[in-house]
Amino acid sequence: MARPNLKSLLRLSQFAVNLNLNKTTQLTNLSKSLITQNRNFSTSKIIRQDTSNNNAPATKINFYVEEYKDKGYMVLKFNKAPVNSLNLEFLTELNIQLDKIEQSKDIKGVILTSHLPNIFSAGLDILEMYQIKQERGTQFWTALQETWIKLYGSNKIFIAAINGHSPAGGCLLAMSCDYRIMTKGPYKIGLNETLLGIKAPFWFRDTMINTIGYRETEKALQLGKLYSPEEALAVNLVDEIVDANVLIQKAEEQMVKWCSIPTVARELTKSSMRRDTVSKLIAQRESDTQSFIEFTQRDSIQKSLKGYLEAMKKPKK
Ligand SMILES: CCCCC/C=C\C/C=C\CCC/C=C/C(=O)SCCNC(=O)CCNC(=O)[C@H](O)C(C)(C)COP(=O)(O)OP(=O)(O)OC[C@H]1O[C@@H](n2cnc3c(N)ncnc32)[C@H](O)[C@@H]1OP(=O)(O)O
Repeated sequence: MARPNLKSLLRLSQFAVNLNLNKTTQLTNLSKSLITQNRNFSTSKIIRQDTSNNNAPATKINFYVEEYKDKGYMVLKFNKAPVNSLNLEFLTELNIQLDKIEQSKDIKGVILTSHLPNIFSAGLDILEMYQIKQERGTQFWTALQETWIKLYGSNKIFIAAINGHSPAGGCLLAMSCDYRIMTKGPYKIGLNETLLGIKAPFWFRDTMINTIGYRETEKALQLGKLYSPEEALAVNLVDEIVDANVLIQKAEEQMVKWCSIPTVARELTKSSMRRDTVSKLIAQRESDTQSFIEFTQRDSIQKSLKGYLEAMKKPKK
């Protein structure tokens, strides 16, 4: 597709609310989630019903999991082609993974990365906001809140190995980790919501404040800034930038270091740093969801989404 998103976001954010898409995109319900796990390698499978062909449900592997129980950590790789966009099915499955991780006695930490080249995550799936029924929207937003609460509030060590673009919700996932290493290259990371004509939710904002500080967040959010790896390093949005071929190796080196810290002391310290931020969303989950539903159901937002989707679908030149 033409890439309006990063290159022409400013133009897009203002653009036409008058486009007429004839196509109606409907998301199907999650039917079932199957998780298979072996000792050292596992995949998480999701079966999805496709209304266009109900006789042939597609099987997708949304995550690859490599467990190194002897070393006390695992690598969780997103694998939802083409861009690891966060939809209800993906988030539901991720939440199951996060629950398993939290309950595991063998796993102290997780390296979060993507199996897909050049992309960590494109953030929220735009289709989850376009022409959705209230019930689906509520499930989607609740699942997203759940993911963030589990990830940002986890006792475990999370290291993000960011191997490509990471805008908006992708940046939120990365910021929710304890340490971030990003691949050098033509990639962008940041909360670019204002360029889409929307305000980042308060818990996105608070996570960024906790990561890069108030003043930088104030600028970043208003400008919808998408940082290059070098710029991200300069403001501590990421902690290291490395060549792609050593990304996982560097993440593993960090993981070994973090795993060597006395666990209870580290966990208590992490919790003391993050508890208040997490509690704030927990106290406001319902109203936050209501705001999302109310906002996405506005005609003006639906028209913008329609235009955004159409622009994303334009053929590559
Ligand atoms: C516009 C108004 C928005 C209004 C929203 C309304 C309400 C929301 C209320 C609250 C939510 C607030 C918080 C929001 C957080 C978010 O995360 S919003 C999502 C923001 N993310 C983006 O805008 C990213 C868009 N994508 C890109 O910039 C690029 O795709 C890329 C990540 C840089 C990767 O580029 P490239 O490798 O060149 O891949 P393509 O651009 O060709 O894309 C491949 C296919 O993937 C589809 N796609 C890309 N991103 C998304 C996405 N976020 N959701 C769904 N689908 C996506 C793209 O259409 C391509 O599909 P086709 O192959 O053409 O079918």
